[in-house]
Amino acid sequence: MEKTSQSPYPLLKIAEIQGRGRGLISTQPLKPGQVILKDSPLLLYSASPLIPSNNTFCSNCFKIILQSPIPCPMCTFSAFCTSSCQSIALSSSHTPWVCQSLTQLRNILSSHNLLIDQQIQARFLISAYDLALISPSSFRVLLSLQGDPSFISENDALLLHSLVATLNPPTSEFGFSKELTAALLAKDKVNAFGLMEPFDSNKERGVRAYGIYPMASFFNHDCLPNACRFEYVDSDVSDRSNVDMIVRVIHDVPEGREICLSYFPVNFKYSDRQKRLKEDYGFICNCDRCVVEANWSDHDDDDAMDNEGEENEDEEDEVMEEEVDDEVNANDEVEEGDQDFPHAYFFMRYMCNRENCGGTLAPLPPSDASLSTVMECNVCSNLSKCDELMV
Ligand SMILES: C[S@@+](CC[C@H](N)C(=O)[O-])C[C@H]1O[C@@H](n2cnc3c(N)ncnc32)[C@H](O)[C@@H]1O
Repeated sequence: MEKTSQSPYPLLKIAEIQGRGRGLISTQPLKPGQVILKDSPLLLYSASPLIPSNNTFCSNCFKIILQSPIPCPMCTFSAFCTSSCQSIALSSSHTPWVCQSLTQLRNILSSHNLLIDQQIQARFLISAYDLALISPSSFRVLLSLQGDPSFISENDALLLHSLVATLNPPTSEFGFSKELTAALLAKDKVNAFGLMEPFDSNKERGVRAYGIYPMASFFNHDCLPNACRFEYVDSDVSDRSNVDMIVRVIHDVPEGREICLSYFPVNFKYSDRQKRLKEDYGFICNCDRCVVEANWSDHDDDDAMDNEGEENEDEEDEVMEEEVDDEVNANDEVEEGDQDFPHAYFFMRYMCNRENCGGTLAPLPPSDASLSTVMECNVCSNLSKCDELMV
């Protein structure tokens, strides 16, 4: 590790890490459950297709609307949970240009066949070009994030650029060009986090919105992460902090260690993890777990992972979202120290054992000097005593 630069977050430092670009390392020893990051999004956009429109969620904070919705004064497609959210949105995320553009795109859709993923990418581009005008400093941060435009299909970039061109994007100091559009799509591809719907064991967990977070974008991936993220999108707060990302360490972390998240549930099997990381993030993972599992035959893989369901063939290209796949199960019979499965301890201790969950457990934050023995699942929010897990 070398070339460290200043970080505004005291527990984390951005560092250049060989073969992985920039990453985040701990500036001091960290305790299990300790909150290391609370990050607010640079931009947020809906994960719903343009048609049918979904206004069950506030178009500003993405909280579910429980009371009478406050309508957008300009369109019938967007609504807000409070008049305060409405007024914030009208000068930020739902400006007249954004509102008109989304309406115009819906009209265009009757003659253009846009895939759902492309509709969501169009939403992202509208939010990003809006950000360029309303907050040039945030837009600069967005541009500084990693993302290689050659990683984006040229046809997709051209199609989306020509669509946005028909919307008369606002003139900002950053201009409007197909190169900029491709660069933005590339940033979105590797940095956007899915804000997930609450867990329901009977259905697949959908993505409600995507967010790009300035500091969380520096977390590299590890298939056995030492931290995990929590989100509380429907929490009862009035300041939009419900969309903040909270990252806690799972166990003790010494000073100077890289902090990594898993970009998907840790129960994915080796081949699926490698495929996802190559296709969506452009790298081959050489973490300790992958080095061990690379030597397993497919048969070993299936045995240890006890797949209950078929592999999901039509996986969507959604970024860093918590998908549930039938892979390693916390109840699988794996023994600590097992030669074939040396990571068994992680799964026994840090994987949620609730059916269809696949979440990661981290202790509640320590209070004063004492550590918590209550583990919280980052998917189903279940709380469990960690002594019980160890039995
Ligand atoms: C969200 S960014 C993480 C921060 C990034 N390294 C940077 O320099 O800004 C995701 C990208 O980081 C790189 N990356 C993340 N985890 C990695 C790993 N375990 N090994 C190699 N590259 C990794 C990949 O290029 C990936 O597309």
